[in-house]
Amino acid sequence: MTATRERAEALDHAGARVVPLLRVTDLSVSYARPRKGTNLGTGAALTDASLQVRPGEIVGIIGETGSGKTTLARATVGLVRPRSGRIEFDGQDMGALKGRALRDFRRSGQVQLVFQDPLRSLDPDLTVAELVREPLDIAGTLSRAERDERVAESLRLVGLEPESMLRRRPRQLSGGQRQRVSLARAISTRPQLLFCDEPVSALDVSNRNLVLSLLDRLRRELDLAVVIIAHDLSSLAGIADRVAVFYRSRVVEQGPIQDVLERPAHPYTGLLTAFAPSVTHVDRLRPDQLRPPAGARVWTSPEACVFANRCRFAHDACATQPRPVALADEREAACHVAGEWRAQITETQES
Ligand SMILES: Nc1ncnc2c1ncn2[C@@H]1O[C@H](COP(=O)(O)OP(=O)(O)OP(=O)(O)O)[C@@H](O)[C@H]1O
Repeated sequence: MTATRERAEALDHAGARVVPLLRVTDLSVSYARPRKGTNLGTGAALTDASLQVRPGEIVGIIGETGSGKTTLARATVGLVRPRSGRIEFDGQDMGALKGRALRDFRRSGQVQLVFQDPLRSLDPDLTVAELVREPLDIAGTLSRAERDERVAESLRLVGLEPESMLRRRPRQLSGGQRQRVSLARAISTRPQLLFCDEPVSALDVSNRNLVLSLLDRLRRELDLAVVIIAHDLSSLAGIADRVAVFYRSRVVEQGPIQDVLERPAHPYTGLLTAFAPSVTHVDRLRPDQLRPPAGARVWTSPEACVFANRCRFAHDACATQPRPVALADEREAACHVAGEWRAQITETQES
């Protein structure tokens, strides 16, 4: 039985798909030479990260700069080799793909990346027609006429009129149009999974909302799973089904987005929601309730929890990095006080 068939047959009684399209387990990635200015001296870009993405689902990845978000996307498409851990895509162990098999997988365009800055990622010398057709030329599975048809169809799917777009070059497009061309290019191979790295950070507010609702429409129309990498929670709040929170190379919390926003289990997520009050209306937190007081203990051991120095609730147990633990269905957090710190805030308020 093919992996796709297995996936299709693994439906529960309610019709929900239970087998993930992407399953990342305990993934660690180190770059040979840390980048200049990096805050991670060891070069560890990702440490024991686990994450799943189901078909047709939108998963948000949030975290500050350098926390490993892009590295996860690059490892999934085979652009960087993990140090340890496992990546399975559509039932296939990606680590087992070597040489030609890996090249063929990448050429097939089943997983596509959309980069943050379309002006830099789109070749300025190519026309829109050439840009959108390029992944199809690389995949090499369609005839010339079918490719032309697919290019036009992909442009229409992202809300661009092919007739007026095909001959333009990136500099002749607005920022929003360039982002749509990047998306049309990425979906031209009809991928099963799309990684969008900061897809809206370079856009103004109205274009942001348009591109986000476009991603939502594409996932429904193409049954596409989408991973949206973002710096700010607000761009994920109305669109993602689930969210994974990264902090210094680790996944510190994940779960259904509404749940995570309303009841963050990790103090770092709490801090993120405190800085984005518009995304949660339940039990709103303030940054000062979460920050360590002046003179708080300084954690210097590399074994300590990565968040300890910014955490008001750090205590002796935090001398070791916690493993993620399941809190509820689909909900987990890597924090020694995951279930307790909120009560500490309430007690302080009441006393
Ligand atoms: N090619 C590379 N060579 C060396 N170090 C790298 C390389 N790419 C990323 N890093 C380092 O790996 C860590 C994780 O980087 P990554 O780009 O995955 O973070 P990110 O969360 O996507 O950041 P941003 O939000 O700024 O894009 C950082 O410390 C970064 O400096």
